[in-house]
Amino acid sequence: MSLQRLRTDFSFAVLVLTGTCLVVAVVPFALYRAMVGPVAVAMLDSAIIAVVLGAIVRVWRGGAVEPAARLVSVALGAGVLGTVALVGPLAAPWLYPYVLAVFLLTGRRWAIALSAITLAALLLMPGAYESAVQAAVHTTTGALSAAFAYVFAQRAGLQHAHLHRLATHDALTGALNRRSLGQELERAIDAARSDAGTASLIVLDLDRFKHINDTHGHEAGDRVLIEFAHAVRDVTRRTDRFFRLGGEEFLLVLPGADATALARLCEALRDATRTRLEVGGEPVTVSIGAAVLQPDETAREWLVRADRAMYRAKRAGRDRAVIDQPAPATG
Ligand SMILES: Nc1nc2c(ncn2[C@@H]2O[C@H](COP(=O)(O)OP(=O)(O)OP(=O)(O)O)[C@@H](O)[C@H]2O)c(=O)[nH]1
Repeated sequence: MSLQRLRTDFSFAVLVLTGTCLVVAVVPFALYRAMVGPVAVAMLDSAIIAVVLGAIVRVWRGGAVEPAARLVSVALGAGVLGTVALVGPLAAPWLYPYVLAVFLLTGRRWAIALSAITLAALLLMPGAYESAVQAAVHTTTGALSAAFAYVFAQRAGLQHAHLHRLATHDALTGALNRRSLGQELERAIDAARSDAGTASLIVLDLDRFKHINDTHGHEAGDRVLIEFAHAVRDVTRRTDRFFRLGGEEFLLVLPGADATALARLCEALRDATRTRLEVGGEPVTVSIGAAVLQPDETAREWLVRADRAMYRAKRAGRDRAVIDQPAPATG
């Protein structure tokens, strides 16, 4: 489970790998100081190792990564300052891996703040540097390391967000792809059940889309898909989740929407499609199937009911919405 998380959860992997490197690097120094002294440095090193290992174990067991990473960053900063206070300028170069580690571990604001505090504290600490020139060199190179780490963290953050979007969204319409559908359905079901609320699902399938492609070309078909996605976004709420299931089939997960809201939204979607979308002078239409979540229903059963309702709308002549009415409970 956690090995799988190591592959898929970026910040979890960064905490575990960075923390492991730091522990491997600090252990020999802790042993050396335990044998040669000062013992206070050995104790400080041991405390740092304990905090890092404790944080890794905590997140490995399912804890949140962010607070653990912040705790590690603060502990490492205290470790750098404490070691310099006890050992003197010899320990000042720990500043550099520290600056890199905080940019890897925490958000950019935290990393800037922690780096600045550590640099300033070292500058003000009596005996941290042997001369003003040494202080100037370490402060400048430390600040430069932080600046480069910032640039790297910013680029990596943008690329990560870009890759995440590519993996979770449909490139043509910007709707979510199937990847997170199961998770969103479970989330909507959990929210509905824990707040004694409700949730609804809508399956939307554009009508005679093959005909649009065959008659007006694939590009016209693509344009219709893009405009349809715009129209759907305009009539839905920000909290509604919009998916492209494939081809010309879409799905909406509507947390909190009851039967009345669902009926109103189905009509708004049908109307927006018919009035806003056209190709070759002809209106584009959509067939809609919908279902309000029932007590004890699974995500799969809910989805199947909405899907079947959409096929009923197709069979009834298209350009209409069918809301599934579950059979009344017997007994
Ligand atoms: N332009 C375009 N067409 C696509 C895309 N994905 C799937 N299609 C086309 O969508 C069409 C779907 O056709 P069908 O499943 O027969 O459905 P339909 O013609 O809409 O018929 P009904 O659903 O019964 O009204 C096929 O021609 C696919 O090639 C896409 O990304 N862009």
